[in-house]
Parts: sequence; structure tokens; C-alpha cells
Amino acid sequence: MSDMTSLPVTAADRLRLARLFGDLAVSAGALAMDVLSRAHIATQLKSDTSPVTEADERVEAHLLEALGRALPDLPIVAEEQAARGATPAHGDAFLLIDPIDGTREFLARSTEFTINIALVANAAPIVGAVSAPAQGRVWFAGAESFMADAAPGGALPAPQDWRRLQTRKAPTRGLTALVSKSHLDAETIAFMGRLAIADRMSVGSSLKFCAIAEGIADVYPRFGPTMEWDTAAGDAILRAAGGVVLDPAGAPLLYNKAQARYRNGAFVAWGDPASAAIS
Ligand SMILES: Nc1ncnc2c1ncn2[C@@H]1O[C@H](COP(=O)(O)O)[C@@H](OP(=O)(O)O)[C@H]1O
Ligand SMILES: [Mg+2]
Repeated sequence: MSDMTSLPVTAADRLRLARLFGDLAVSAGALAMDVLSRAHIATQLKSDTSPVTEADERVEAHLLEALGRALPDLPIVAEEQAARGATPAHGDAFLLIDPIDGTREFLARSTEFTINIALVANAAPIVGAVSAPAQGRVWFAGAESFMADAAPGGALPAPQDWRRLQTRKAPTRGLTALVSKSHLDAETIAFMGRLAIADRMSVGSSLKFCAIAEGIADVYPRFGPTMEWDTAAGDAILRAAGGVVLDPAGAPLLYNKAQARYRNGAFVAWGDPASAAIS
């Protein structure tokens, strides 16, 4: 593999990393499912009042260990470590981990939670994997985007069982919009009021990016807060499937905002870049 610290990485490198991330996101799913199988899930509140469970901690520790072994030169910014104030110094290239995105959904025993791993280089997410353990599915992308069925705890299936993803053109009958299940704000509702929307669905976690990448939804506006680890993997998968994730000025959402503690501003994810251009 070419040296990650001297970018750009090749398409072949990106595919190899996408397979590694996909494999790890699927295997780590067993830890989340083990915690989910218990009658009581021990939960604590972080300083930002968001919940954290034993699943978040166990999945993160597992991924830190496995990624640290596979890619020792790449610094890792991980959600629960960051919550404890432990983020490594890094340059243009680094990894992002969200061990459980949609912790509220996990606690509600919904299937709409995900494990997220991404590589950011030059402020863009260039490789990502999202697994949904309770749905037995995984999405992963380097230069191209794929999904596959994969039982948690298993391995990423072989390429003949992958489905290549491509976003759809905006339907003339109206857009399918996706919004957060747990965090919906007035600005997001107002933005949607200016679009020709046929259907609106509430979906937890980074599954919103994946659904647009699959071509079954069109737009995901997010004006409320998110962190880079919530969005990077899904953003990588959507971009590689032909979509765009834009800030309010119409520029691609930027990553590596260490000074802002990896907090994102508002963004809108689109499947069809042409509909973004006229919104
Ligand atoms: N007030 C807030 N500050 C920062 N991030 C927030 C937030 N409210 C929600 N989020 C982010 O939104 C994510 C959930 O996304 P969604 O609402 O689309 O399901 C959460 O991920 P975690 O579950 O990993 O904490 C969390 O990071
Ligand atoms: Mg999380």
C-alpha cells in the first residue's frame, strides 16, 4: 500500500481500505449485538448529555486495537476517546471512528444504529464503511460504493456478493427526504418546506446517507449539530455513489476541523447533484 502520509492514495488503496473497514465494522457488530441481547443496558450520560453504553465502549476499544494493528501510521480520532479529551495530534490524513451512531436508537432497541469507520485525507472522507449489525447489512466505499448482506460477527462477503451503489436522479413526482429520528430542528423543517418533497421519513444514524447512496431516497438536510465521526463514513459512501454533501454555501462539507473539536456545521446530503444546484 502506498504511504498514507504522502497522499493521494490510489483507487486500489482505497478499495483495500474499504474492504478492511467493512470487515471490521461487520465483525465488531457482534459486540454491539451481545450488549443488545441483555435485558438491561448500562448507560451513562456524557458531558454533552448524550448517552453512552457499554456497546459504544466495547466496539470502540475493539476497533482502536484492530485498526491500530492494521494501520499503525494512521492516527485515530474516536468518539468516546474524544469525549474524554483524548484526541491524537494528526496531519492531513487520519481515521474517524463512531462505534455506535444512533445510540438513542440502540437504547430504544431499534435496528437503526450503525458502526462507522472512515479515512479523511485533505479534508475529505475518501474511504468509509458503515455496518448496521441489527439489520445484517454493510455499506463501504473507496472510489466506488458497495453494499452487502453480512451477519454481525462474520466477515465481509466476497466481491460477487457485493452490490454496486449509484444514487438516483431526482424523481419528477417529488423528493424522498430523510431526517433524524431523534434530533429534528426548526431550520431543517423550514428548509424542507422550500423543496418539492413527496415523502418524508425519519431514520436514525448514518443509515440516511446509505439510503441515498442506494438510490431509495434523495435528500438529507441536517441543520442541527453532528460530529465528523457521525458523518464521514456515510459521506464517503454517498460521494462514491454519485451524491454530494454540501454546506450552506454549496461547497463540499469539510473535515479535519480539529479546532472546532470535529463539530460539523449545517449540511445537506443529496443523491442527485443537479437537484442540489437548483435548491
Ligand atoms: N447536541 C448535539 N451535539 C452534538 N452532536 C449531536 C447532538 N445531537 C445529536 N448529535 C449527533 O447526532 C448523532 C445521531 O444522529 P441522528 O440524530 O441522525 O440519528 C449522534 O451520534 P451518536 O449516537 O454517535 O452520539 C450525535 O453525535
Ligand atoms: Mg456514537
